[in-house]
Amino acid sequence: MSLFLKLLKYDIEYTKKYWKYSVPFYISYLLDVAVFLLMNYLLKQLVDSAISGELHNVIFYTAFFLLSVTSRFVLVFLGDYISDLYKKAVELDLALRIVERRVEGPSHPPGEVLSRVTADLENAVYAIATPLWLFFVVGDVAAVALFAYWLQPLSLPLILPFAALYAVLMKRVGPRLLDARSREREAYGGWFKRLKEAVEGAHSLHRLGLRRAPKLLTDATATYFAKFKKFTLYSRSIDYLLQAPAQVGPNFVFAVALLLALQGQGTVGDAVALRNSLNGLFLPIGHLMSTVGSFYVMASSFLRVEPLLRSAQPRVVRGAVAYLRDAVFSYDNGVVVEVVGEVAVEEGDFVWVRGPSGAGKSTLAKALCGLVEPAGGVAVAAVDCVYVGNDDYLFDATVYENIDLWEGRPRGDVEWAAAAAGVDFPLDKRCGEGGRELSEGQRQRVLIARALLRRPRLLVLDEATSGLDKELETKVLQAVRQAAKAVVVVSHRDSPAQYSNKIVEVREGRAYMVTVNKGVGGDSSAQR
Ligand SMILES: Nc1ncnc2c1ncn2[C@@H]1O[C@H](COP(=O)(O)OP(=O)(O)OP(=O)(O)O)[C@@H](O)[C@H]1O
Repeated sequence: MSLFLKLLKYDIEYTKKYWKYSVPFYISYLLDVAVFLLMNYLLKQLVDSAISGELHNVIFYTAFFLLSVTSRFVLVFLGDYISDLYKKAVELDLALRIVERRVEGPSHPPGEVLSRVTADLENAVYAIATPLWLFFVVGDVAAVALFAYWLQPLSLPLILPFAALYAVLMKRVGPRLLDARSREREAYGGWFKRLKEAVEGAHSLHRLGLRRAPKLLTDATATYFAKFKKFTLYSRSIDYLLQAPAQVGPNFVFAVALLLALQGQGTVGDAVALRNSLNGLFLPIGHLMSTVGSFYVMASSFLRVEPLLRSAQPRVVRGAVAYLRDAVFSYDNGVVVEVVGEVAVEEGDFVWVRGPSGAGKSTLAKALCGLVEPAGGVAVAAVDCVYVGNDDYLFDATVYENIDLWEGRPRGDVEWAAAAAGVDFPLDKRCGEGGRELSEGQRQRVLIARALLRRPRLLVLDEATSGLDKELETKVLQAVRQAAKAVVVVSHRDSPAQYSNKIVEVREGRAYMVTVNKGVGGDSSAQR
């Protein structure tokens, strides 16, 4: 789909959704065009009456001219105010849509999403609002052209070369500007990623006695600023180049029309009104293209935001139980782990995933919930699976809210989940941003309560009890075993051993399942 059609699709969608703002805006725009033409007609009459010394007419036209100027002022104010509301409503709606798409399937990293939201969203809204507006601009330009023709038929052939030059320049430089802007935004994205890392890592730097922004960030800042300087010089030059025909054209026609008036073709009033209205011919297009960004700059932002608006397509197969058969998992840096044979989790199972650090345990556990897709082999994720990891987020809200997540579940259920997860601190305690006002063990219990409340068929706990003491961990694991139909625990400790009927060994790039014979020497022993 061409860029214009894509923009038009969103424009129509939002024009309908926020019709309370869009319709009054378009009405005020049309009224403004009509009053603008009327104003120029009154100006012509005013100047001609003044030259002929008709005092009564001068007073009459002056009064109406001032009235039309005032009405335009009010109309423009209203139009701008309403369009600001419309654009902000669209911008906020787009932001919510982006968050919803990420909740559906977090396919884009948070840093990338945030950088696009902060840097591009406003521009993208301008781009989206452009197609329908262009139709009005074309109508506006046609009405002004007809009016100019009526005032002085020669004005049209005179202004045409300027309008053509303007259009050609626009067409030639526009796509280049789009490219330049894309490169500049890419550099901004790189810088923002470093900034985000520096902010997130600030506490670690502080702990190490490092009290300055890391070189990683200062270097990225210098690189980005250099690119920005180049881009701004380029886009500003183009901007001024484009302004030239819009500045020179109407004044050239004014001079010619004055000369013609002196020779008896038309009047001085015609010449003055012509200059004023021809400014109005370039103004709407100029306005659209000449803000620092220009249309192509806005469009490049739209192109960066648009992928974030698309729904993630879940390709993971889901089943009553979870299993991985000869599945291979990899990231950009290559294959991480390969499942040998089958790893299956059935109802009633308590599975312990163990192995050295970095072996691929989390990857495997996420795959059982359909959070990671295999590069090969078969992966069937469980329906109603909840994965709890140490990177799960707690909102700056109460413990209760962090468990319920504003779903309005029965209070009794929330209290049950909290008790089962060993939450022995007040439910109205605040967690702080990211849970920073809780200890690690408290954070983990809130996360487990949050999962239990959803009564998952399969509950995966990935090092989610590492901050609990042995006694509390045993209690929580026991509760979890009773609450979920199947449980997978990834742990370096051997606490899950007493409950496990299956163990998944992950080491040296391979994962395989072993069943457990209970009760041998009071402990469990594994058989391949
Ligand atoms: N999102 C990711 N992008 C790229 N590589 C990743 C990603 N997640 C994990 N890896 C890599 O995959 C490998 C396995 O990571 P994984 O977290 O699955 O291991 P793990 O056994 O759970 O480790 P640990 O016990 O230390 O938590 C590591 O080398 C890690 O660097």
